[in-house]
Amino acid sequence: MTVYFCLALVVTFSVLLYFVGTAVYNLFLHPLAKIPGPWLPALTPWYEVYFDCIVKGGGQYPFHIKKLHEKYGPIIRPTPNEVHISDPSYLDTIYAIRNRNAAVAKGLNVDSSLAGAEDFHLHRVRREAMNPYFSPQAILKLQHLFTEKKDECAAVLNAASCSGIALNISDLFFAYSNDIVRSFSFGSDSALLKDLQEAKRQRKNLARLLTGIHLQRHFTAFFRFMGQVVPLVLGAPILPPAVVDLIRFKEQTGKDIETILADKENTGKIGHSVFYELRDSAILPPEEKTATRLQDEATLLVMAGTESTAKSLGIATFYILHQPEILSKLREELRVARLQAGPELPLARLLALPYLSAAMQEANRLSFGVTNRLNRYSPKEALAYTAPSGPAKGTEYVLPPKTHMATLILCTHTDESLFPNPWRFDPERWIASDTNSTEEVNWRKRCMTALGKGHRRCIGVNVANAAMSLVLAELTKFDLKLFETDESDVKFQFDFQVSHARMDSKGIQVLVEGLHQQ
Ligand code: HEM
Repeated sequence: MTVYFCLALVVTFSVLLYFVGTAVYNLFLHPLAKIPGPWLPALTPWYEVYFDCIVKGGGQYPFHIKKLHEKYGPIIRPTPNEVHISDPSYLDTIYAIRNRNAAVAKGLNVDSSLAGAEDFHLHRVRREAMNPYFSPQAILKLQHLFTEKKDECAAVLNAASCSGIALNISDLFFAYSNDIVRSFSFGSDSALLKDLQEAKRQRKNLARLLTGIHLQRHFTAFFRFMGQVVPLVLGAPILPPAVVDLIRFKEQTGKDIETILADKENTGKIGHSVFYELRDSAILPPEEKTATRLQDEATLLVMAGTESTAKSLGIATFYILHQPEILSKLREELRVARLQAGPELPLARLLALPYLSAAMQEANRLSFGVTNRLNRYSPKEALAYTAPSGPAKGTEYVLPPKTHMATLILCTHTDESLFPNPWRFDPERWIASDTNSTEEVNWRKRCMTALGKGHRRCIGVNVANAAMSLVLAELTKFDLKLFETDESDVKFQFDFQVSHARMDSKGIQVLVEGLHQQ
């Protein structure tokens, strides 16, 4: 008895000592101890967990961080080992060539993907192998693929025309983006555009899955353990439909990859399938071409390519219909271009239209890209930051090597000094004019981080631009009316890795009233 009591005492004392020691270290001895901010996030990572998983059902930390900056100035400490800097002039330093923490990839269970490469050397190898298939030239060569899918969208709109039944355009965009990215990746798609009910199911399941991303990220080991153990104990997994869907999706992706790896005779898919190319890549070493790694890469590609593109398209469509003056300007720009180049504008021509590009840019800005912190760190180099404003104005802070640092896209894209009236959808802010100097516009473009920045900038940017410009131009040919949809169906209210609008949103719905008569 006495032995057990003594043991319990020693354990209790050790645990207490550990907690007190960690607290004292984090608050007073840590190299970041002098960074401004409240003491609780400096003390414990549970502060972040609280805002990520509990407040309003989760996904609130970015909004809270923004508030902390209003009080404490441009640099704060959102977790014990991390700084957050809300200062556009420091973006280039953060996004320089550095390591990036791989928490994002862990949350999505794609550890060995491009986004999962923590070390910048490893990232460079993976990225160099993929870059050529995402270049503007490569995408222009695939114009037929995009046009085919855009025509399928037009067929859906025509079919819905004058039916009086609302079309859920969020489902349509999800199907469109998914079909494109799958064709582009594997040389064959899942024909979601032909089955919008299935697209709806997958879209909702993905959204549900993403609502659990913070739990996955904070308790990765637990969820992975449960994923392994529960099926062994019960013979079958008891998992929510969204997770079952992810497992199915990963299995399907795995099969697609295995088919490609086994298809030794066929190299003829070149130019049409990223994964045929990666399989035969001279850049990637053999350990980077295993089925498991390529499966992670494919999962990331399809998820990132589908969700983000569909979201930006939804935002663009909502505001274009909500603010008729924007629709009129778009139609006028397209009318003039069609007079010059014919009714079917080639992709290169569409991409060069200033107002359409500005509307797309603005939709990306309000999509906020990846809404969580995308931390960078230098393994060996210390950095310095001098606060240009706030209570600690003029103070220089030294950030030792390995300090994780980030700027939330929310903070940059709602910075009033960069984007006046930031929640307003205003394509004009991207176009130089009498009231908008070229310098201002260029500075905005440099600070636009919806697609990331620097060497880890979104690899799919040209895919997204092609997909968006073609379908938006097509939409203007129809008279569409928003149906039971308002701004709360598109506005960023929850951070689940990507922005989420209100929880009970059905998506964007429209009535198709027919073809627009010029
Ligand atoms: C409008 C649509 C899109 C948005 C807003 C978007 C946004 C982003 C952002 C913010 C990043 C993170 C960059 C970072 O780590 O700092 C990213 C990375 C990535 N995106 Fe996109 N994306 C879009 C479309 C696409 C498409 C269509 C694809 C694929 C075809 C794609 C594939 C990827 C991949 C693979 C990465 C990881 C890149 C790397 O770590 O080097 N994205 N994207």
